[in-house]
Amino acid sequence: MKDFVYIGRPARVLFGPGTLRQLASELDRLGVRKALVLSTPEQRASAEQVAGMLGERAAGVFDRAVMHVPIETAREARAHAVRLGADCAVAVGGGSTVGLGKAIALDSGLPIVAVPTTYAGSEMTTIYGITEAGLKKTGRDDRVLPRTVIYDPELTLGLPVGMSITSGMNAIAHAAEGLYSTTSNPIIDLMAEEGIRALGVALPRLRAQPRDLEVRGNALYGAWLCGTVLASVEMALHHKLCHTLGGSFNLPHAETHTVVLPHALAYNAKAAPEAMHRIARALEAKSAPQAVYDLARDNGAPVALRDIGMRAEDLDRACDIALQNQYPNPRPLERAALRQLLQDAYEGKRPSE
Ligand SMILES: NC(=O)C1=CN([C@@H]2O[C@H](COP(=O)(O)OP(=O)(O)OC[C@H]3O[C@@H](n4cnc5c(N)ncnc54)[C@H](O)[C@@H]3O)[C@@H](O)[C@H]2O)C=CC1
Ligand SMILES: O=C(O)/C=C\C(=O)CC(=O)O
Repeated sequence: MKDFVYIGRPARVLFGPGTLRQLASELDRLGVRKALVLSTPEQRASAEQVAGMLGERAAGVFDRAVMHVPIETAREARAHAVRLGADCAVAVGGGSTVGLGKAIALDSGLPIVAVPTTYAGSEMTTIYGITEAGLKKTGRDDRVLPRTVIYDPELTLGLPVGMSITSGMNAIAHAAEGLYSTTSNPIIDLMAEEGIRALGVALPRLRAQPRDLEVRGNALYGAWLCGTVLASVEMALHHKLCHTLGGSFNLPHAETHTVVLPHALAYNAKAAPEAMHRIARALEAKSAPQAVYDLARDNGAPVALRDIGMRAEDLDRACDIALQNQYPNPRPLERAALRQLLQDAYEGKRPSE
């Protein structure tokens, strides 16, 4: 076994249907009095329900979370929290809402309680992203890690099936890249394989029975594990490519992860055989790239970049941007191979092995 560093992060997790009802006592544990509840405009009703549960301990609802956290929104939310005398924030939603909470925590130190409603995994990480003047800056900072995470599958029952599948694929991407990370370790590898297995079983079931609480719980469990992998080890080619495609070409986050993952795995397959073996084993398949492609396609998710807003004439530029910074990846970044990866993802080809 190689030498390794393992870092355990101290979030408190409540898991199970109905756990949201313990929110007020969780605020007591944190020693806070008033919470600003955060959401997207689409999830305002859920945020109001949470504020209703808190009664006088709710300072108010801020419902302007949007993808990629514009700095103006973060400043507005911070100012709102100060005006209302909030001493903590409760983020009810997916990666965008948790991301807004993190932006508030980054310079105010306000404790965040996360109530995730997608499978993106941001609630488990110290990674934040803020967009200023059209540029998204990401970083890692312990201050943004939510203090408490409440995984209540009841809140995910309304996540549309299409979004559930792509969000689940986003989670699988964290675990898959974690398995070949240069900073991987045996403990996180266990979580990664189990996270992929749990989602590989849950996603087809969830498509058939989106309102089945047990299936939703299994998907959240997988997402939790995959988010922990993202938090714990460095990501590689797949995440960098998705960052480029999302940031520079405005492609949707979870769908982009869904389309690119089989091709990023195919690119790395020969250089990371043990990771491929574990991904394939978790999905009860022979080939990791083919198994993630099939999981997406068979569950109605997009498999081609051209179907999610990418233009053929932008592929060269995407390749150039992706090559600008070299970063650790099992297989070195080679222009011709990377350009082919993008072409295959654009066309939605099933990996050949
Ligand atoms: N910092 C980190 O560690 C991570 C950050 N992210 C960031 O998170 C963002 C993407 O987050 P996602 O969760 O994919 O999407 P999202 O948070 O943008 O949500 C997508 C849409 O689904 C709606 N929605 C969410 N949960 C719902 C539910 N249960 N029922 C009905 N509607 C629901 C939202 O209101 C929104 O309209 C990106 O900006 C990405 O960069 C993603 C993963 C990790
Ligand atoms: O790309 C991901 O799924 C993981 C991290 C982020 O999205 C960070 C961010 O850009 O907000």
